[in-house]
Amino acid sequence: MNDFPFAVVAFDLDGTLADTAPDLTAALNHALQALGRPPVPAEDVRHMVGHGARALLSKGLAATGEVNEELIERGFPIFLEYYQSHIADHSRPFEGLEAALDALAARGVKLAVCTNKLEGLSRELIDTLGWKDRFVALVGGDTLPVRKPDPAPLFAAIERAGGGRAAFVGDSITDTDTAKAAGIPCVAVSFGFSDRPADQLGADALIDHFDDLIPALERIAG
Ligand SMILES: O=C(O)COP(=O)(O)O
Ligand SMILES: [Mg+2]
Repeated sequence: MNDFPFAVVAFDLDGTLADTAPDLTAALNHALQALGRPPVPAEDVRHMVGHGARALLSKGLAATGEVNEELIERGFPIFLEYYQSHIADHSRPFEGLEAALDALAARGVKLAVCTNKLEGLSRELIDTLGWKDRFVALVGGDTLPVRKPDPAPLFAAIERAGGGRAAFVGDSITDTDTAKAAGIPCVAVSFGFSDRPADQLGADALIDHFDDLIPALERIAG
């Protein structure tokens, strides 16, 4: 029986469930190097994630010189091939995440992922981190014709997780915009990959650690 105010909790992936910045940085810098560009520091990459892999490459190119479609077309497969084979070399769950997911699952909550990462890469990352059985639904950046901040992927993730009252947990303005467009309450994490201070994301609650997730969800449920 579900004694929790939400039937479904959906999560963003990069910067919310896992700190994927080291592997994304390595893959981006591998592609940049192949295009004759200098590397970008990991700290900068943390502010470039959240709009999908092509956007990441485009931002990496912009940080190191000119950007055009031809460079993105050339670099994208190089990025993907490298990232796919190093998907979780250094990517790790954020502290307290797994305990929080266990606690939600124990209360009958269905867990979903709604990310702008390509669905195939997301699945691979989730499997490699040993989370296959934790999430009943996954909607990636290429699952539907539109992606976050369009609300459709979030609606789809919730629906595929069984539907009902839902909340979303994310780390970037893309996530809070998505939740607002969907009319779904949103928790932001302060330890993710935001391009602005987390208290400026406009979330219904802000957490600094996953130990605070369940109390935050209970609070925003009213
Ligand atoms: O930019 C990406 O690749 C995806 O990022 P997200 O999981 O934060 O949506
Ligand atoms: Mg994110």
